[in-house]
Amino acid sequence: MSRHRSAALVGNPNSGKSALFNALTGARQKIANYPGVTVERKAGRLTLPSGESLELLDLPGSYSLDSASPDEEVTRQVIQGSFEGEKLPDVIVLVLDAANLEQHLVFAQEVLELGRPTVVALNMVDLAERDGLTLDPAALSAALGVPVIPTVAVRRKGIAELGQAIAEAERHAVEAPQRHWHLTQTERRLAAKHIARGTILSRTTRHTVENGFDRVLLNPWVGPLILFALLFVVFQAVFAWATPFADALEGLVGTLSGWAIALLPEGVLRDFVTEGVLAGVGSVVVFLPQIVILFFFILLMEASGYMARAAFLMDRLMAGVGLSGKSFIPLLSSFACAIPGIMATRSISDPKDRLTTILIAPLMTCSARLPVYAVIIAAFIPQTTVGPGIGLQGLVLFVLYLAGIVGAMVVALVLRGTVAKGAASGFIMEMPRYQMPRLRDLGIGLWQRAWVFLRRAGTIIFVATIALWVLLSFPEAEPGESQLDASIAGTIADGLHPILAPIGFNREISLAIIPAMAAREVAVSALATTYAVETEDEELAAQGVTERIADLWTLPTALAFLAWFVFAPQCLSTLAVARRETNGWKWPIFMVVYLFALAYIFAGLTYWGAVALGW
Ligand SMILES: Nc1nc2c(ncn2[C@@H]2O[C@H](COP(=O)(O)OP(=O)(O)OP(=O)(O)O)[C@@H](O)[C@H]2O)c(=O)[nH]1
Ligand SMILES: [Mg+2]
Repeated sequence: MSRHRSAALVGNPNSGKSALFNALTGARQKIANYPGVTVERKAGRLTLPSGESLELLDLPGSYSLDSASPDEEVTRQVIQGSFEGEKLPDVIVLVLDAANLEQHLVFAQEVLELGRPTVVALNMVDLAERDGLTLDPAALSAALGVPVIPTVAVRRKGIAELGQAIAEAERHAVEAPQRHWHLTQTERRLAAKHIARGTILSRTTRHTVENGFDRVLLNPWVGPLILFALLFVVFQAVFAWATPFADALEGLVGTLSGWAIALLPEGVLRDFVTEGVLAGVGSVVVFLPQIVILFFFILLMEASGYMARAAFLMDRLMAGVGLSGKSFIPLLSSFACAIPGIMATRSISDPKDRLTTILIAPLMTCSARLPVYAVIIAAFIPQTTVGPGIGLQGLVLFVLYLAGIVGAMVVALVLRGTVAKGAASGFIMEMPRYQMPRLRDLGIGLWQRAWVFLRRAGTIIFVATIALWVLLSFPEAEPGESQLDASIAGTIADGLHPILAPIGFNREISLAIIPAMAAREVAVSALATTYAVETEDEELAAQGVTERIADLWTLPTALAFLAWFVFAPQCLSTLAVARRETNGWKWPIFMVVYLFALAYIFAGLTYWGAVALGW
């Protein structure tokens, strides 16, 4: 081992270290774990032009030597020579993204301050060129005081030159000793700007135009307004565009139900198909268009490069409640589902930042809540407009999403002052280029989302609904007795109802929120199945769940139900993931308790407020 000299690839995340590593070492790699941490140690063998072979390490990407995420910590210790069992690399290969030079130069200076023999790989020059940037590697080399080799890792361009430079790095370091800076982070940023300016020889109009866009979209005043307006339009569209498709799907479920009644003999099988499968699961599937439209916009914002700008704008707001912008992406993913959101918190270095983010992730309105909100909105909120082009239904949906966000921010503020005390940490982020979203990618993304939703409907929602149908259908009622009263489920609901009656919940809601722990959408299918089982009248049974709710619930009850779903931790899988990510039951239990408490309090306040207003 000690016969070999060694070199390490260091740089910001996504600078192309691993791509260079692959290009330099080919298949000769060994992947293991660093002891005590779950960080991979990737080492490979690089053969130099002289025939000597050298061990090359691919270190985790890092923004700074100060930060403390486990993988950044490994990088810091290895290049400072303090990692036990890893010898100090003889040469550092500093990888910079030529298309994001200024950002990458901040960390680069910190690495150069170590004074180790260093070679810079100016990677992704192809992307810089595409962006309209012409770079001058010699000027960069002069500014940094180390050799700079332009590379395109994915096309193996500059790989041989880089190998040569690594071979000569130590000699070079002796012949032309590096300067020693010791700068503060602010000074490094300033210097990065100057060095980048000196390196970029020219830029094209495209680059200038994009900068102009950023100046508007990232403006601290105009930017948030545009973001807010955009989201507003999204929620309007979720209702306005989905209606014809949702109606068609509802019609289809109705037709199938009619066939089932015509074809199947009266009895348990027919009830199972009509009440359980079609009324229950069908009532959730009709929300597919809304889900697809919501994700259409989310994917569009991602693919166009706007989402990263939104994260940048949110950074200030997040700092205000003691979180960093790093929490934004996990929280954003939680709008699809809290599970990937909570898993994405692994990228947050500060453990208390991370814990806070995990605890508030369930407050972001996940897509499973959309059917619940939509069914109540459709039942109680008239399809009127409250201004030019502003539908009331979309507005209410927007407010519900906003309520979740505001709730999350307030909770974060409280947590950061109590159980997860600490100061907000800074955040550096790269802005991707603006891009025309590709239709194909958009189509694939939408298909995946739709498939996830339909698969849920076919599995977990189906099972939970059928289980409830069984509990509702047995034992069978005596003549004159209502099926709900006679059933096992009815007995359970009667037990729970007294606790929930004060906040305006009726017996059907008490019944529906239990199986909805499996998946929130089940609240809708459970209500649909309950109403279908309950009624003997075939005509009433043929009505959708929306009409039944509109007929049978009062407005205060409906609003309380919405408020409940803004907060309630109605999802067992989220709790399981939170347990895994926090290594124990303590925090998931804390999460359940505080969310249920908030749900109960806010549903109650909503109910009593609405009753007091005479709604
Ligand atoms: N066009 C182009 N793409 C590149 C180049 N080098 C790397 N990439 C791509 O950039 C992305 C990120 O590269 P990686 O090698 O994974 O980056 P990394 O520095 O190892 O990232 P972390 O391990 O997350 O720190 C991948 O999709 C690569 O294929 C390049 O020179 N040109
Ligand atoms: Mg990598």
